[in-house]
Amino acid sequence: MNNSSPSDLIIPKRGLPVTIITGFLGSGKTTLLNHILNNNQNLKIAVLVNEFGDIDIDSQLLTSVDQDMVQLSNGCICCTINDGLVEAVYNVLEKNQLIDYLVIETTGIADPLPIMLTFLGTELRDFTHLDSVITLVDASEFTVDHFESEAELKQIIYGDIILLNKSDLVNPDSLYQLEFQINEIKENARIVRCQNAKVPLGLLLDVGCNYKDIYQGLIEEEIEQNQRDQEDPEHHDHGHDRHNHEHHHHHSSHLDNDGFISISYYSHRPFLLAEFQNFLENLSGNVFRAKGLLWFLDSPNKYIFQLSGKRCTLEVEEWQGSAPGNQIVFIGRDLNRDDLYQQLELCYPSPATLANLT
Ligand SMILES: Nc1nc2c(ncn2[C@@H]2O[C@H](COP(=O)(O)OP(=O)(O)OP(=O)(O)O)[C@@H](O)[C@H]2O)c(=O)[nH]1
Repeated sequence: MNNSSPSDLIIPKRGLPVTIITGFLGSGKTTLLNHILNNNQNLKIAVLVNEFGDIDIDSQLLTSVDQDMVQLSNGCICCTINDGLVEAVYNVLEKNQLIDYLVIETTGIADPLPIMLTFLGTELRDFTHLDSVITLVDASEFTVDHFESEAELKQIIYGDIILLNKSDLVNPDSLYQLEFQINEIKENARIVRCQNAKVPLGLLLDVGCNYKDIYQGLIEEEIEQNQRDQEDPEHHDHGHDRHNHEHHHHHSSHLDNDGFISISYYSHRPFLLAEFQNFLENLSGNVFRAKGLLWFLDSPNKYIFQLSGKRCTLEVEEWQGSAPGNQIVFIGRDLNRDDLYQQLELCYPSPATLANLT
């Protein structure tokens, strides 16, 4: 294993190097991004984060971000992101000419191909250089049916480096099995086992291992289509209906985000911790992923709430500047907003409890 330290990284000047971080819901993408941002030392890294959900939780969980950070909005990942992506990259470059590196975190249900093609087949290819696609796989949750998600499968197929993350949660035999299964999806996959995505940055950044040959035809199609779009901009419909558009980008059944939907929740009243725990115990199995910042009557602190598959954590931090409140995003299939909201309403203290406190 190459143990080069981040300070050994010398990024050649051949266009802004770009790394795309992808991986299924809760697999550890933001954890990896934090690892990169906290250990990059000399590199000035710009970050683009795309979230599935109206509330921008991820950017609030990045520990070391400056003004170069740009949040991409939610949308039909296969197309809207492409229009927004070119613009967002320009924004980043305009803000700061001295950026050494660009890292993009996709949503957990994104097919990375359209994002890759945006770098390889549009005007971005003139001044950026796609270094690699890193795919996180949650060793404790990965299933052979890939959560019935086409995007999850594509993330592995197009991953140049697969990080088999959360290796602490499974035994070595299972890790071996998982490696076998991943290799069945992608022959000779470059797999690195890790915990909390802690991999030496020399193995991840500026590794030049984006193997374009396997989708060269798609790149050429993309280039041709972009040329046609430029000649006839009317044809390029930016405000399209995401479920019924004739846009050229490469997508198919993941148009509905593989059936995943997100529900966001805000409030400015504190929950009761015990009631919230009760809420979690009774939470529908259809909620695959949830994350948020929570305020409890019982504590002056901020709680970072993470639910990924069957696992759930609450980490304590200080509010530091921001006003206390609750922000949660739930992601899953067949979720019912009214039911969720009603259950959350039960997490608040009753008027009698509040009266007793004053
Ligand atoms: N036990 C364990 N937990 C981990 C590891 N890596 C990440 N986690 C936890 O898994 C949860 C999800 O991690 P994130 O980095 O937010 O995952 P993500 O891929 O960005 O998730 P999305 O926001 O759904 O796209 C968090 O609670 C992390 O602390 C690991 O190696 N071991």
